[in-house]
Amino acid sequence: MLEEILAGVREDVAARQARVPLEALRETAAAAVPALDAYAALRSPGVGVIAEVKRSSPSKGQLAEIPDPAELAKEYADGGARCVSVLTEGRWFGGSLDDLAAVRAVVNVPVLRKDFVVSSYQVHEARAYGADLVLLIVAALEQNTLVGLLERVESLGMTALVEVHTEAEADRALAAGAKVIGVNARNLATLEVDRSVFERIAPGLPNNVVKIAESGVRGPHDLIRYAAAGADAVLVGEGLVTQKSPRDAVAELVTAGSHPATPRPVR
Ligand SMILES: O=C(O)c1ccccc1NCC(=O)[C@H](O)[C@H](O)COP(=O)(O)O
Repeated sequence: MLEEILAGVREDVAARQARVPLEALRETAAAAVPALDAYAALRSPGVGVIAEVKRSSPSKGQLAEIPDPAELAKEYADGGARCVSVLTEGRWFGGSLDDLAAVRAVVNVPVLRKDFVVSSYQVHEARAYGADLVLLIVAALEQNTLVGLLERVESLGMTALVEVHTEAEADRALAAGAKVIGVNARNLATLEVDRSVFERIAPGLPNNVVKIAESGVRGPHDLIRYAAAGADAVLVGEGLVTQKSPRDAVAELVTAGSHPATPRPVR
């Protein structure tokens, strides 16, 4: 599945780059409002919620129409989301860079560009469209490319969220210098979700690394389970966009994340 997504992404990036050359994009990125400190936001007390704007997915098809991503992002922020994640991949997830810009314009919390980043062009795009955080998926990148992209993200003042699914990928993320690591419960090859993957990998990560539990959060019980394994934050898509009130759904998770009985991350 991942290979199929990446093939489409490469085609789409090449088409965008043919329309807007890197030099022009660099200038737009340099003129953007500076990125917010997502690392600091993600390390604030309690287990945070990264709320995702997710229209559809390869595993579930269409999840929600989301005609106005800015309106949804405002609901997320009102509900107490620590960050907003915007899926910008178009073919499988129905997202776009316009969604990212629309969300950036209305929220004051850090915004994540969630995509399949394979080239530094996409990192400049992320900054030009207002992202503070950029997802880098270890399984999609050779080590040299991962290191180069991580450096590029940081050189533009943003934070890299480096995604892993195995211990070996976690070792590669650490070797690359990742300060924020997301453990995705979803295997991007098979699409199977296994929450125990976070419980296996997260305890082996150093205390100064921010640990994000990605995928499979359907309610407070899942957040509490991830918290017990050391999560600083959870990244939630389907469990929010399919709710009648995404604001209330975020607020319920935020309440669970700040409850005194919920385990705290070790720092
Ligand atoms: O969601 C998918 O089906 C998917 C398939 C292939 C690659 C990535 C995919 N999802 C991206 C994500 O990691 C999730 O959107 C994110 O972690 C939120 O997951 P969930 O709360 O389970 O919607």
